[in-house]
Amino acid sequence: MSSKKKKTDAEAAQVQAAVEVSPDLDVEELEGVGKVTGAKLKEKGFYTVKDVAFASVKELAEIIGNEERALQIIESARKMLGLHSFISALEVYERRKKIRRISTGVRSLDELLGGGIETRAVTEVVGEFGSGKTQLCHQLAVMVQLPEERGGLGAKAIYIDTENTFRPERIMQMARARGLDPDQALNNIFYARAYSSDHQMILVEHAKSIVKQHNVALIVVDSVIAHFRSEFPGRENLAERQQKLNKHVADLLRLADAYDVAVVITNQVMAQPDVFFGNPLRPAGGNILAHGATYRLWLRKSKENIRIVKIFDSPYHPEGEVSFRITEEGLID
Ligand SMILES: Nc1ncnc2c1ncn2[C@@H]1O[C@H](COP(=O)(O)OP(=O)(O)OP(=O)(O)O)[C@@H](O)[C@H]1O
Repeated sequence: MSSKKKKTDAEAAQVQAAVEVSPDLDVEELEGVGKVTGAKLKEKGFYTVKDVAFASVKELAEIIGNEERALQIIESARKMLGLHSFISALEVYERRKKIRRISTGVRSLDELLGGGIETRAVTEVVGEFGSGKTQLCHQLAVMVQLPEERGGLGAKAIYIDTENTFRPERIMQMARARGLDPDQALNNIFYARAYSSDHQMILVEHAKSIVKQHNVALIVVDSVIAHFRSEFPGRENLAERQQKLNKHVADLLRLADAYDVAVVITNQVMAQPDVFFGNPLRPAGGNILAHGATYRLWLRKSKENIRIVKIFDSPYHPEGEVSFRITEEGLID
């Protein structure tokens, strides 16, 4: 083998190793960052390699007082995470083949989704009051626990509840209907109530350590936007709200991708003067959530207990809609 070939293989191995480095690695692990610089960075909120990799030279230079060194540190963080490297389209395909799916429990919806809710993706569930967003989240927290042959992943769920709408009794009801032990089903869900947008973001950081230690394949944030809307009201706060929300959804997406979990977020709708996809309502959070989320499911009430669900903003799925019913047993065809 020529030395050139050997070098290419070695480089490839290096890139591979870089991609597998955890983005949560302490900032002091970076080349050129000792204890003193590390402490300065942490004081300003740059705790991990990921934080530095996405920082601007300007903000880092203000902390460490040297623009050239700031650039070097950012470059080394990006290199460590493999952010500089291109991958082949074949690898993209191989990565997509590793995506796992959680059945929604509604056959027609699973078919529309190509098998169910995907891991390594953020699925946004949007809909008006009472359209069934929380019911779908509850059902997924049960479905993920089922064995693979029954549409689940034999795994646990994390549930971040921002509006106090989580109902363990409903989980028990749905678990019983799917043949699971209701107490065990509850035991397999890590629950946290988020009291503010900051708390919600901190909980996502905590969620990482749970995901690392336990067999978690689903993270629910219901509703993702409620605190952001109440804390940043009006047009004058819109930019700040969107910026913060954008970071939150980006954190969720990185978590989904890095740990092979499905993230499901719910979003409210608001009235708008013009018509959005034939609907006088549009999702709160607008395009930021649309671009941050990988897929968007829109739920609508039909008559009685019937709900219509439509997929859009998906690069992979054909647009289409199906209906399901909400019953005592949960969501069914
Ligand atoms: N045990 C049950 N049996 C039958 N239907 C139920 C049951 N529990 C809830 N539902 C149905 O689900 C609806 C509530 O749906 P859900 O709470 O998921 O709405 P949502 O979209 O999350 O609304 P919001 O935006 O207000 O949180 C109820 O109106 C009812 O129709």
